[in-house]
Amino acid sequence: MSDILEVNNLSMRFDKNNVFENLKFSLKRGSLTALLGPNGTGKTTLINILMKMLTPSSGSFTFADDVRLGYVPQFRNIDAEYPLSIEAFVGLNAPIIKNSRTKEAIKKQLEETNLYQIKNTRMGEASGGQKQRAYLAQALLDNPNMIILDEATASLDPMAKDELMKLIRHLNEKHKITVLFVTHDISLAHKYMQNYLYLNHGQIEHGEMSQFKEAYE
Ligand SMILES: Nc1ncnc2c1ncn2[C@@H]1O[C@H](COP(=O)(O)OP(=O)(O)OP(=O)(O)O)[C@@H](O)[C@H]1O
Repeated sequence: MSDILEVNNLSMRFDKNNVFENLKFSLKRGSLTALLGPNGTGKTTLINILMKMLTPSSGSFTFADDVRLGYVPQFRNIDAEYPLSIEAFVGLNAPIIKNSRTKEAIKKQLEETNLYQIKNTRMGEASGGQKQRAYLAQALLDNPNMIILDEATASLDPMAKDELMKLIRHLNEKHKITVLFVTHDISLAHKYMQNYLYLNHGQIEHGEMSQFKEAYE
């Protein structure tokens, strides 16, 4: 299939709370899509379903057979005393005994995310932007061809936001990684995303970011 993801009549209910109903959309390979919508409309719920952390009440979704999915959460408040270096944090999900191939892959992602020079800095003392890029590098280690980022820029200052978004655009342009980016930041989405999904009142709309209606903003 030419789409990397197809969602069909997806519905989610928690007890009597109907979060969304009959969502239908698809994402093209190599696309950059912002998932927008007011608080509590179900963006994280939708992502959790796509990541198979939640089971939908009904409906289905299909990823292309060759999809390799990476997930980048919003960085957490890592304790200032947290002992792991950025390099060790990026390699956390790799085998403990790292062969030369794994070490080389970690180095490549540290370079890709502009963290190589500071790889020995402890995560606890890294800036918000550096921590967020370390989460991204961790996800990139599995060589994904699609990444989902949930509020990855939410607590960053404007410069760190732009740096992360430029990096995401670079990953999309150079490695053709499909991007689904959950955000409340509409101006950032206008600047860096091509398409939008707008989740509101249990329904979803899909379109080009340049056409995103001002009425929503
Ligand atoms: N595990 C759960 N059990 C019951 N209700 C839940 C659960 N998770 C989410 N909800 C409810 O589902 C709705 C959607 O929540 P969700 O966190 O997906 O929204 P969101 O669009 O990501 O919000 P925000 O923009 O604030 O992050 C909310 O009404 C929330 O209270």
